[in-house]
Amino acid sequence: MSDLVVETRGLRKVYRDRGRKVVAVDGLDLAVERGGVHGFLGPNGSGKTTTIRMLLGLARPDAGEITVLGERFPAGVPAALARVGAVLERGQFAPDLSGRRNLDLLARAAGLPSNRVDEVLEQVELTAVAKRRYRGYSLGMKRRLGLAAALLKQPELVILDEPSNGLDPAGIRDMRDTIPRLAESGVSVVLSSHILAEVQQVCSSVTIISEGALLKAGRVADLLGESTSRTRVGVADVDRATACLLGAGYEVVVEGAFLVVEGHEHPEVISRRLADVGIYPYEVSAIRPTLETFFLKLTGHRPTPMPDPEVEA
Ligand SMILES: Nc1ncnc2c1ncn2[C@@H]1O[C@H](COP(=O)(O)OP(=O)(O)OP(=O)(O)O)[C@@H](O)[C@H]1O
Repeated sequence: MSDLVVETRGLRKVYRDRGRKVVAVDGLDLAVERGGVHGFLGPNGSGKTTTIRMLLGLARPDAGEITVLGERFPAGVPAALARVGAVLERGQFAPDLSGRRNLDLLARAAGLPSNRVDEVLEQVELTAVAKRRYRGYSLGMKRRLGLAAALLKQPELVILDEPSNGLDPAGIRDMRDTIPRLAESGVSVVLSSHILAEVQQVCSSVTIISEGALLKAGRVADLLGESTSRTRVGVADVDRATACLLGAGYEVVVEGAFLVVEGHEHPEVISRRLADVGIYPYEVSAIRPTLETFFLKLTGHRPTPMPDPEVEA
């Protein structure tokens, strides 16, 4: 029997914005298995936050079914949420109290022992700064304190909406280290993101959505295995090398000063083919498929267009 922590069928949410209908989620089917870190991925405006809000009982679907930790919504919302941790909005912490004192207050209100506070501080690696005032924390520390608060009640599932959004590189790295450790401790994690490289580093499985509907779901390794690999070849005589490889039946494209050989082929085999006709490449390397190239192939566009720094300046 499959053990799903999140399951939705035909989930739909329509907003009405000044008389205009905005279909934010459009018949979305989700299936997230217990354990590991699951990435919920999609371009800006594709419906990730709206879906997460529905999974947390904060927004009501217009149609479709939601089951979280085996509890069918809407009747099961309270029972499910008792076992789910979500990072609450900013403003839940008192700025003049320390991180530790803030968590103490939350733990006491929830009837939890104070050693639980030590445990969660350890889990998010805030023990060393626990006595410092909240107001002096970096954004990354504040975010991790929010995560610690969500972990207090020992949830089975943690749902995070864009956990790295707005963080500086050090903050992103800390978050990237913290999240897989949570999963190792047995908590299932679902996080939304539009940063593909980040998702590839921390997630074991992903759901990719676009315009509120499912595009693809599966284990990251399986999805990347599906995309063809390519080999980059650096040679002095591009024309002669191209002719040689085309003659050998390869599909070859010239990208700048390099040749790219499409499809699965061992770099050694390509080197040997070229060496046989007296061409000695200075580089032959496999181009590893990334979630980014996979996403590009699937959707035809990048998840978030990168601003052109020269235009921005
Ligand atoms: N309260 C609202 N009223 C009207 N439209 C909304 C509202 N909230 C979201 N939308 C619209 O619904 C669509 C999905 O938005 P949502 O925030 O769920 O996407 P997202 O994938 O989380 O995007 P992002 O990565 O930018 O946060 C967008 O077109 C958005 O403009």
